[in-house]
Amino acid sequence: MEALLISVPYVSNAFICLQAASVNIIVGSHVWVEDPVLAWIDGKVIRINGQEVHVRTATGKMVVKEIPKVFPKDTEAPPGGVDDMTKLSYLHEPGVLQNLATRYELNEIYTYTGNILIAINPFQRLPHLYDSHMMEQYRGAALGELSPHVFAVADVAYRAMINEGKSNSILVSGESGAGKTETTKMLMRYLAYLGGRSGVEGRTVEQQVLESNPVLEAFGNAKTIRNNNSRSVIVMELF
Ligand SMILES: Nc1ncnc2c1ncn2[C@@H]1O[C@H](COP(=O)(O)OP(=O)(O)OP(=O)(O)O)[C@@H](O)[C@H]1O
Repeated sequence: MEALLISVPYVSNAFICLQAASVNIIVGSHVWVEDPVLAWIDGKVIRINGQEVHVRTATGKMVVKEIPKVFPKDTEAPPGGVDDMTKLSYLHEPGVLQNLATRYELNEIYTYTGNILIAINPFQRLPHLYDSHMMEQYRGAALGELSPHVFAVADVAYRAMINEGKSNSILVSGESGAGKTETTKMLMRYLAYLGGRSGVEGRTVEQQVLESNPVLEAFGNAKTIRNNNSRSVIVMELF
């Protein structure tokens, strides 16, 4: 699962703090433990011996972990996950990953954590997510009013720039192949759409901005082992 973070630093400050396992773990607790194959696996506490916790995992295996390595599982989490991870009862690594994986299964590739957007690369075209109807919907909508989306982040950044009269930035960050370049194209498309439709030579501003992208990629991108069209860090400046 490859993920990227998209944030608008100048709208407000958001700090994410991954919660440590401070909740009491007792016999019968539903928990997450690390797994060499699946990364994390859920299970139930069968016995506690001092610092040692004996857990029966969902695959029926018995494992023994130290208390700090055992994380509580929210058994009342909605089956389809939550669209903003600040709503999670436990904001720890297995909780966050489980939520993202659940949403990804439902083709929900975007999830908020406060005003930061997390995108999971779908590795398939999802045209319904980016069509002109979607752009119309997100125009002027407050962050969180509609489903998490890259257009919502662009809209907030654009509105903050217009209303406060200050330049703004959108930071797109993630490992190689996570989808930064594709996301930036969507951001450019949406910002060009917001910026107006008057164009020269019969072409809209949106078309002209998007047509400039292959030229920028020709200078800024390179083929790597992970990605045929690789670009390093991307910061979009709006001014
Ligand atoms: N939102 C998306 N919808 C469909 N496919 C996507 C999306 N995001 C990424 N992809 C797929 O993943 C591939 C890699 O994405 P992209 O080039 O944007 O990654 P990157 O983070 O910019 O990588 P690098 O850091 O190497 O430049 C794309 O060529 C595309 O096939």
